[in-house]
Amino acid sequence: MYGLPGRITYIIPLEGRQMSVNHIRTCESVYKEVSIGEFICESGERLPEVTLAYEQSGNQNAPLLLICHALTGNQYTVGTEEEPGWWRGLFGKEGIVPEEEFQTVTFNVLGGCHGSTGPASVNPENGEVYRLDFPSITIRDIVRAQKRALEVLGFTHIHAVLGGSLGGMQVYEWGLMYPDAMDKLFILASTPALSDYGIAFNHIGAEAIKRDPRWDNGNYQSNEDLDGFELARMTGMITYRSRSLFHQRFNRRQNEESYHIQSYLDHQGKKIKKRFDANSYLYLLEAMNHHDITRNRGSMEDTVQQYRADIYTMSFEKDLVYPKESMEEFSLLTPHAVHFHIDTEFGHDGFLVEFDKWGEFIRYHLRV
Ligand SMILES: CC(=O)SCCNC(=O)CCNC(=O)[C@H](O)C(C)(C)COP(=O)(O)OP(=O)(O)OC[C@H]1O[C@@H](n2cnc3c(N)ncnc32)[C@H](O)[C@@H]1OP(=O)(O)O
Ligand SMILES: N[C@@H](CCO)C(=O)O
Repeated sequence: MYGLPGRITYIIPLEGRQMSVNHIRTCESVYKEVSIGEFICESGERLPEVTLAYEQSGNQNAPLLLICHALTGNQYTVGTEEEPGWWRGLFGKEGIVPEEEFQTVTFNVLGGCHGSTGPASVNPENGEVYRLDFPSITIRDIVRAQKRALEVLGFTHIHAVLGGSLGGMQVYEWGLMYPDAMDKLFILASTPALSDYGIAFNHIGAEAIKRDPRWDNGNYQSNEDLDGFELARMTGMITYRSRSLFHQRFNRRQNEESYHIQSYLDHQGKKIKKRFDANSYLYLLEAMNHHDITRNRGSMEDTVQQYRADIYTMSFEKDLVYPKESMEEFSLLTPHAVHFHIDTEFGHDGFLVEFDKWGEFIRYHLRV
């Protein structure tokens, strides 16, 4: 378990649904829901009944990989040939990690909007949609809900927990909250605490939504009405990609109506409204803002000593919000941690694309 080569930074050369609550897909992967009953959040607020929607894929007799999704992600990690999941290519048929060697489970996060209990769910105690009556949630709440769900499903040990961005925040917490529950942690494009710079971008996104009169204090009739949600996504997209990628793709090209970068951002803004709930987005931004592994645990030096699993951190060149330096610093402080940096034009979204650049690293370290 502790056979890592030490504190090493690897650098390799340079060289891509519709929202529906309680929607279950049946296909090569299995899509189900698991009920974990009453849940008391870190805030002390109570949810009378929590359900998590999940995808289970791969060889169900093989070691478990728990996958944690990012902000606007979902449980569809592998998906189907017709509707590929966000990490298909890394996992699934013809994935870099052979599907017969592992099984993957991905939960839609607590507070999410793809089948798990969230602000768009109905409170069973009064029959009303929660909206802003949903309690504040933290990354630790999200992780504790997943742990209870795995127990209900009968899993006793996790081979590895993997995730990027908000998913990576969950991985950091999994290793501290349940240090003996897994052998390995893979943290991609995520820092031990969200930086002020990250909180700043989240603030602009949240304010864009809240200042839209049609948001109506969370009581909007439809995402489609929310111009502010479009602006939030546009702002987010700028941090997820890089200046050079935009230059390569758009290079000031234009048609009669707009520059291509403008129509691209407009497209991304319209698209988010079709696949994600705005209140859920706000709750998850707050959970990200509060992410800090040292919270109530002491210094960073003391906190990282509590990890027991082997840790693999992975940063992506040009990631504005989750830079290499912060991830590398964590890795240098932490026992049994290895850092891997990926050269990419994608910036932060590098963890969702170009699997050929970094998938082999994950496959190798899952196996050893
Ligand atoms: C880990 C997680 O959980 S996150 C979950 C994964 N996220 C998602 O699935 C949703 C978010 N999607 C993404 O982030 C991206 O699609 C990625 C990272 C998966 C892939 O990125 P890319 O391949 O670079 O595609 P990108 O999303 O930038 O652009 C493609 C879209 O922009 C459109 N587009 C491109 N140029 C223009 C333009 N000039 N004007 C208007 N639209 C444009 C394309 O038509 C395409 O539209 P479509 O998605 O509706 O088919
Ligand atoms: N593309 C990612 C970025 C956040 O990590 C998402 O939309 O969730």
